[in-house]
Amino acid sequence: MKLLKVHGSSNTFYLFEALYDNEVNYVQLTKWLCDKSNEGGADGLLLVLPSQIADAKMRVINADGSEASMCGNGLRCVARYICEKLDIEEAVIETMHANLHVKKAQSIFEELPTYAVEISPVSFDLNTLPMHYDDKNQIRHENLAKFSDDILFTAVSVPNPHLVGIVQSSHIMDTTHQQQLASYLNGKNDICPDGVNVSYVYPISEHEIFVRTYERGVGFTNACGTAMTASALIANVENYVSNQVVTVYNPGGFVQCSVQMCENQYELLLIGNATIIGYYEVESKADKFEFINCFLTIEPLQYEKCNIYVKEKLGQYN
Ligand SMILES: N[C@H](CCC[C@H](N)C(=O)O)C(=O)O
Repeated sequence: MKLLKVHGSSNTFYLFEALYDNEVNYVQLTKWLCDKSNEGGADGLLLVLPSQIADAKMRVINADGSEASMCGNGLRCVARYICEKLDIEEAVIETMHANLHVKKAQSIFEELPTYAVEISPVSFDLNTLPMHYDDKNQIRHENLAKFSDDILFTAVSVPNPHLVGIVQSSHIMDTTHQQQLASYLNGKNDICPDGVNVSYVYPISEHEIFVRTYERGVGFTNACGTAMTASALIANVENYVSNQVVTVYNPGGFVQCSVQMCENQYELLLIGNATIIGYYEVESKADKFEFINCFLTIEPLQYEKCNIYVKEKLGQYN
């Protein structure tokens, strides 16, 4: 089996192009690949499959083996893979709930390979997460006594589930509260039965925010593309930022998110790097796996300059 190791904003994945949905035991493969003691691990597996209705189909398996409906950082990496394979500059990728437009974009930092991907559909209805909190149909920028007394939360699906809190910088520097809340909502609980990605957002300026995410099925990651886009949408709707394009910093770098409202629909774009870390060959025998070859690229060195830029600009939050 030939796999790529890729990252979007340092959210790291293996990418495997398969012909069939059940070619390998993807849950076992993902758990093995994502084990931190195994070549540094990863945050999940991106499956690229044939599609009858688009240029390709993407499935997302989290590190714990759970499947998600969407992955923004991963979609940028799949976009690059398909565009370079088909020698095109834009494509359509089938995902669990939508066929999403992706395209090669102007570099976001120096010469980084950069792609723009559509994030859709968007819903604030709690039944789309799902989430149950008293008799609420929506949670829009409000204090939730069961969670905190000083954080304003919004629940949104894009379409994977996100709980986003606007916080003071103290909750960015100290992750204890976020860790406790996210661990509870991703364990056995009556509020988020399928779990939820929990992000804390610190507004920096009229056009910049900082986002740290505890991802469902993974834990804290360097970045979560759908979470950063959801956070930019909420910061825009609640007037923390005034620009249509928001720069979203995260522990793994930064992305740009475009938030537009057209015909009463949100149109969200996530723009950021799609970096290839290396090419791996894996041998599999009866659900046992072994790396038999590996070729690393120099692209991570190129990305490191972006990380240094962010740390110099916002080191105090990382
Ligand atoms: N953990 C997420 C899936 C991966 C999303 C994230 N890596 C992104 O870039 O959007 C979930 O279970 O909904």
